[in-house]
This record gives sequence, structure tokens and C-alpha cells, in this order.
Amino acid sequence: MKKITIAIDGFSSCGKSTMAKDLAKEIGYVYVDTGAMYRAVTLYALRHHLLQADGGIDEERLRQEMDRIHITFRFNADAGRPDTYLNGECVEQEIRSLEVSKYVSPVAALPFVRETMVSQQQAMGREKGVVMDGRDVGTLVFPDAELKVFVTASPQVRARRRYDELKAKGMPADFDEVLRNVEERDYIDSHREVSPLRKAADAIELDNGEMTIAEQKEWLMRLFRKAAQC
Ligand SMILES: Nc1ncnc2c1ncn2[C@@H]1O[C@H](COP(=O)(O)OP(=O)(O)O)[C@@H](O)[C@H]1O
Ligand SMILES: Nc1ccn([C@@H]2O[C@H](COP(=O)(O)OP(=O)(O)O)[C@@H](O)[C@H]2O)c(=O)n1
Repeated sequence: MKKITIAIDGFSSCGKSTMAKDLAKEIGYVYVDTGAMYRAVTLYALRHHLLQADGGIDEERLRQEMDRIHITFRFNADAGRPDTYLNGECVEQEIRSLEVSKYVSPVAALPFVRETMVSQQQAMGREKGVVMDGRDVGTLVFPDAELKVFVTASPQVRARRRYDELKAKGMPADFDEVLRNVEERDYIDSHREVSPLRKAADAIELDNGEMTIAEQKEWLMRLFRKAAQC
């Protein structure tokens, strides 16, 4: 079987990371969560007071600080997926907070932020054998990926999944707030100027609203076997 590149894009909270990390584990590929990288930049900006509550961003300072933001991943055997590190500190839990979710899409829409993240992502996947999930992996990061999937489900289903996850982790959450955030991020992600969220023409679409995690895993595994054989 040849080593390939697998791109999993789609709307917020639909299960992209779950599918991507499960597949990567099963087939021994590297998993890269590109959303975690934008979340880590956002956490850095929050901690350094570069984001205002009214939505304003101190773009100039963030641009100057970009080379001080080092994002790495380290595999966590208990979680079965990589944890995200910001300048050497594990921030896996903190970047998933609703606070970070509220600010991440405007930060991710900044061209200089995207440029930095995309070149790091391309370096991580240069050797192939990678499963990468995000918004622009199949369209911009790896337009030649051998397997591209675009995942979606209704906003209510997605918000419920994210709400349940936050609750299970003991993090504060209100369902309506989570739903609003999911819808707002989808809108910003789909309407930004630089590499907006789009289904690549050659991506296979999956609405997993009625699927279990096990079913979607099996579905993706079948696609992988087909794509890696030819
Ligand atoms: N098919 C599914 N049915 C129910 N819950 C799911 C399904 N797929 C993923 N989840 C759960 O939904 C939440 C969001 O999934 P995640 O993989 O983080 O989504 P994304 O990466 O698209 O934001 C997680 O808690 C995950 O366990
Ligand atoms: N390749 C990517 C991945 C994420 N993002 C941004 O980062 C945010 C968080 O991504 P995520 O994948 O963690 O989001 P969830 O789907 O997990 O909620 C998204 O809402 C986008 O604004 C992006 O712009 N491009």
C-alpha cells in the first residue's frame, strides 16, 4: 500500500478530529489537528491582551509576535491523540474552552496568521502518511491529497455534540451559547477572504448527523483502503 495524504475538512464540531485521529491510529499515520493550531494562536493573543471583548484585534502586535508562537504536538497515549503545546506548555484543555472558540475565527481569518500556519502544516505533511483535519486542507494546504473528505451535520446536532463534550470535561457551557458560536464560526469561516471553508471539488461529502462514531470510522476506513491501493 502506498503512503498517501488524507484531508478531512468541514464545519465546526461535526466529528472531523474524531474521524481523523481514529483513522490515523488505525493505519499508523500522523494526525494533525490544524484547528488546534489556530486555537493556540488565539490563546496566545488572549493571554497577551491582543484581543478586545468588542472583537477588536491588535493586528500589528500579533503580527510582530508570530515568531514567538511555537506550536507543537506530543502524542498522549491515554487520550489516543496528540496534545497541543504552546511554547512548551500543554494547552490541550484550555484551547477547547468556549472563550477561545469565541475569538478563534476572526484570528484565523487574518492573512498573516494563515500564511504562518499553512506553511507549518505543509512541512508536517511533506513526507505523506498524514491525516490532517481543518477547513482548507483539501483546498489549499494539500490540494493534491489522494483522499479528501468534507464532513457536515446540522448545526443543532453539532452544537449538541460540542455541548456534551464540554459538559463531560467539566467545562462551563450553555447550549444556546454553543449553538450561536458554532453558527457564527461557520459563517466567518465560510465568508473570509483568505481560503474560506469550501468543499474541494474532488472531496467526498459525508453528512454524519445520523451516524455513530463507529459507523463513520468504518466508512472512512473503506475509503482509505480504496485510495491507498491505487
Ligand atoms: N458520529 C458522532 N456521533 C456522536 N458524537 C460524535 C460523532 N462524531 C464525533 N462526535 C463527538 O462530537 C464532538 C465533536 O467532535 P470533534 O471530532 O471534536 O469535531 P470537529 O473536529 O469537527 O470539531 C466530540 O465530543 C466527539 O466525541
Ligand atoms: N484549517 C483550519 C482549521 C481551523 N480554522 C479555524 O479555527 C477554528 C477552530 O477550528 P477547530 O477545528 O478546532 O474547530 P471545531 O470544529 O473543533 O470546533 C475554526 O472555526 C476556524 O476559524 C481554520 O481557519 N482553518
